[in-house]
Amino acid sequence: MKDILRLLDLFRPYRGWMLLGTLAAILTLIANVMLMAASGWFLAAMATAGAAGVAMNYFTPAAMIRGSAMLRTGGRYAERLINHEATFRLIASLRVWFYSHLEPLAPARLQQYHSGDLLSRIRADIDALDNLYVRVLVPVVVALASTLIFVIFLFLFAPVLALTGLIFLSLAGVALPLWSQSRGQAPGRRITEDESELRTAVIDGVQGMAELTVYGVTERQAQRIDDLSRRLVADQARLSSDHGLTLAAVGLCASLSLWVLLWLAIPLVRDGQLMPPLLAMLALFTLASFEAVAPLPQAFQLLGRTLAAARRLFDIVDTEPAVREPPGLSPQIANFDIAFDRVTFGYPKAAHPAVADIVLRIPEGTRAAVIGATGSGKSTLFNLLLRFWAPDAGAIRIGGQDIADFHGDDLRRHIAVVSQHTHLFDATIRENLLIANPDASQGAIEQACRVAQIHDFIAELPEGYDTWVGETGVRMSGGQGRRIAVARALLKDAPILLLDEPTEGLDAATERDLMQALDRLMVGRTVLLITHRPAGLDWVDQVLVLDRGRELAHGDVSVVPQATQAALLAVGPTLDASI
Ligand SMILES: Nc1ncnc2c1ncn2[C@@H]1O[C@H](COP(=O)(O)OP(=O)(O)OP(=O)(O)O)[C@@H](O)[C@H]1O
Repeated sequence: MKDILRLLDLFRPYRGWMLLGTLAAILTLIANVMLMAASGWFLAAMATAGAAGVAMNYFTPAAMIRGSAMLRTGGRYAERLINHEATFRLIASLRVWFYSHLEPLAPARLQQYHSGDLLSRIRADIDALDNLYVRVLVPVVVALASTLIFVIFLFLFAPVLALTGLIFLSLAGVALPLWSQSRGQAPGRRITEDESELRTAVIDGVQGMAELTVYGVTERQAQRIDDLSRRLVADQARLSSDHGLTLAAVGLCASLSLWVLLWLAIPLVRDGQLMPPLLAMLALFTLASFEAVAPLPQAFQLLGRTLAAARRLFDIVDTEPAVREPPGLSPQIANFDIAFDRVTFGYPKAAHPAVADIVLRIPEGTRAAVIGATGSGKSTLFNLLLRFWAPDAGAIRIGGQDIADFHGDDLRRHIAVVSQHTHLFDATIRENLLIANPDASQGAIEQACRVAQIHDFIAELPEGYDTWVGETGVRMSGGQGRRIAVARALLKDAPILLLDEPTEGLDAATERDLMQALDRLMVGRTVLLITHRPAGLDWVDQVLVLDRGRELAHGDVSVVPQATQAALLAVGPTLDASI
């Protein structure tokens, strides 16, 4: 119930649309029932008048029938139009609402979710929420309002007929939906979860196809996908057969209601308490009135699925961001000195802190390197400096200001990153470069690419800067991707530069070329480099050596051999062999 109320709260801005859509639906339904009832009465009255040889005014009932038919058609059109419009607006705003909660969680809190799962939430789960509006809310209100009107209408002829109508309408509109809801709850929840798992498995399988093929386990992955699909289809089949059953049951209720009404009303006609044409009218009225409750069993069957989807969205929306934005404006930065003051940080649920008691001061315009074995905490320092995570103790300052006082975006505007894992978007080279500076001119882009030594390569491509790089940049080599990252950093023109193993995995010649490009990029900036290789550190002003998150040595580049020697003695094989 709490989840439903929360959802209703999200629907609040669209209550005008919803009211309009519901009114249109009620009007359409009443027009349809009126059409049936008036036709029944008209035919029977004409027949009776004809048999008795008396004249009858057929203009009024004929006009009523025509009016009802027109109202029904117009009402149906308006109802579809309004409810679709409301649904699309609602879904669009739900996506924005979800995305606005998702964004502050990136990247720290989102690492526990697979991208396929997130995609499922943002697409399928949000789509499922419209069920609550179109398939539950509107039909329930329409059913309640019209049942009330129908029962009052029957009551005007005979209370016993009203009671019969109420009993059968309640059977179809309350008992069947409750049964359908209890049957649909478990499969509905499973369908939501399995759809997400299936999407995740398919994405994983496609992305890891090369590995699966190399290790000869494609069959195993295919089997997993097949099992999930079968489970999904079995649950969908169960829901469909239940839906068919409830449709038949609603039909049965309508027929039984008709028979009981005839059984009760025929004596009233015989006793002269009811005019004969009214019997035909009431019979058709009864049959038509079940249209009000017919959608309810399916509506309640879908409720389990809708609520499962809502809970998956609320799970994310309720997650606390790893870093809270400060309330006021970000401070002005006087200079770009960087200082780590006794910084300690541990990832959630980790047994040991990833970095402990780190002290590092990098004056503006100078270069520092953090060196250490795999897992020694180097990237963690970047994550803290970029404010993806916040330190548990100590502070990081830029120009003397604690970065905790900055809004993440304001802080990151001053920082460019060149990392070993440059993410290239499935777009053109130009678009990939423009993310660093959307206003950059073609001249500026080319200049940046020249410095990054990638312009000649791009210029030789048939489509030049309009070449599509493919998903995650598959059409670019590692070295080319790294140079694009350098060009991006140049275009961003930020005063602080973070280099994360920029030459890792490149051959000697490419490494040398890239180092030249980086050398030009670093001029005048405050630079922090992380690496696990002591080679090529001659151009930094200071080196911090980390071992398992703690400072092992700190000073100019000459501390490195001593420190690595000590580290080797202390931790042996945990240190990278190249140190
Ligand atoms: N997002 C995370 N969640 C939990 N633990 C993490 C996370 N990122 C890193 N760790 C852990 O924190 C420690 C430090 O990791 P970090 O990535 O900072 O090391 P690193 O020195 O950059 O390693 P590498 O050279 O391999 O990139 C490791 O033990 C790692 O397992």
